Amino acid sequence: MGLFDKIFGKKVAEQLEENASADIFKLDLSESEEVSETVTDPEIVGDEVETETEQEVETVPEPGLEPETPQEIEAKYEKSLKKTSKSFGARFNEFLANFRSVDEAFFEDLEDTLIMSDVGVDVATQLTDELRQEVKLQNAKSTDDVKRVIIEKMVDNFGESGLNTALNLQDGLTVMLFVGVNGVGKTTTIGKLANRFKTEGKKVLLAAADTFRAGARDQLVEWARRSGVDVVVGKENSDPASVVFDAVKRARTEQFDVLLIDTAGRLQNKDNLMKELEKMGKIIKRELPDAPHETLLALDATTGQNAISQAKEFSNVTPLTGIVLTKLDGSAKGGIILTIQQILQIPVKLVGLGEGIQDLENFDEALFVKGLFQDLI
Ligand SMILES: Nc1nc2c(ncn2[C@@H]2O[C@H](COP(=O)(O)OP(=O)(O)OP(=O)(O)O)[C@@H](O)[C@H]2O)c(=O)[nH]1
Repeated sequence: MGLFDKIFGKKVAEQLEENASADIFKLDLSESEEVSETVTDPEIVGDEVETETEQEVETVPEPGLEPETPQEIEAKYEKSLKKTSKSFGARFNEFLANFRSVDEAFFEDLEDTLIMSDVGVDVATQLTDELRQEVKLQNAKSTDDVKRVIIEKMVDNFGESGLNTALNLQDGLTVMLFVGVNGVGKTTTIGKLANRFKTEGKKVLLAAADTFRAGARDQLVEWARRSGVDVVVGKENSDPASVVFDAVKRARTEQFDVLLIDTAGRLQNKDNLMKELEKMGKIIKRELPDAPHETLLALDATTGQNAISQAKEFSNVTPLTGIVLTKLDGSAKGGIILTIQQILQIPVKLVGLGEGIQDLENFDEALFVKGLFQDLI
């Protein structure tokens, strides 16, 4: 049984209609007051630039967030994918409405529609070729039949990716490095993840290895405060690698469970970025040979195909273990997940579904697909 049948079964239309009316999207809890203690304990790293000890940030008690129920998570996916599904659905329905027969012109237009739907040229071509066969094989004649075959094929291709979307968490210290261009949502993702791990009872340390923008550092310190976790920061323009060194050392000696490292994403200077990430990687490995356990690239879902080029560029600079697709809630281009996994063979591991502290979810293939096609089936 393919992913399509597993997810949609036979009577999916009614079910989706019911779900669409449910509106239990969680309130943004970002204004909640939470405990946080910000500590830095930097040290001098060989001949590297010295970091500076930051002052303590005032702390406020955390009210504690209830874990979400599976129904709440599903509703969040559905709501976040509404825009994508609407534009996807509208384009497809319009395309199908214009056709009387399934001939070569139909497939050519289908390919164009897929390209316009942010599926990407390569995937669109491959999919159209496969669909030519499939439509024949299934003897699909009516618009509804063809529609079902198209969706079925897209979903099943996606389901066959075989990529592991789970975070690689260790029994001991897990080190995660976050990369991505400015503004895609790295810091926000780290803040949300810190809160998740803290809620699970883990000891969490953050590292502000973006030392080029004071704003970026302050933002991370604020997220640490909100989640009640510790953060290591460096002096402005200091060597990011020295912050990483301090953070890894501290995480090991004080037995933290998770270390989340925020980096600067200046892709315009690829050589520098590569050198910087290499240096960070070396420093991490010196202390922990099997780390980083995750190198996650944050991509902004609203940028569509641009996100794909960023993923290609970054994977040339450093090996990536996964992708965080942010701002899915504000995007009509969430369909790029299909392309990312198919073309780049990098699993999407986390999705950002809003700006609130709880608006980060593990990537769930079935919930994504259900949300994506909700306006089509
Ligand atoms: N709607 C929505 N907004 C998000 C999401 N993730 C991040 N944002 C917003 O995106 C903006 C940029 O996020 P940052 O976390 O500062 O991005 P960054 O990659 O760390 O940027 P730099 O610090 O400049 O490198 C902020 O306004 C966030 O609130 C999401 O999943 N949904």
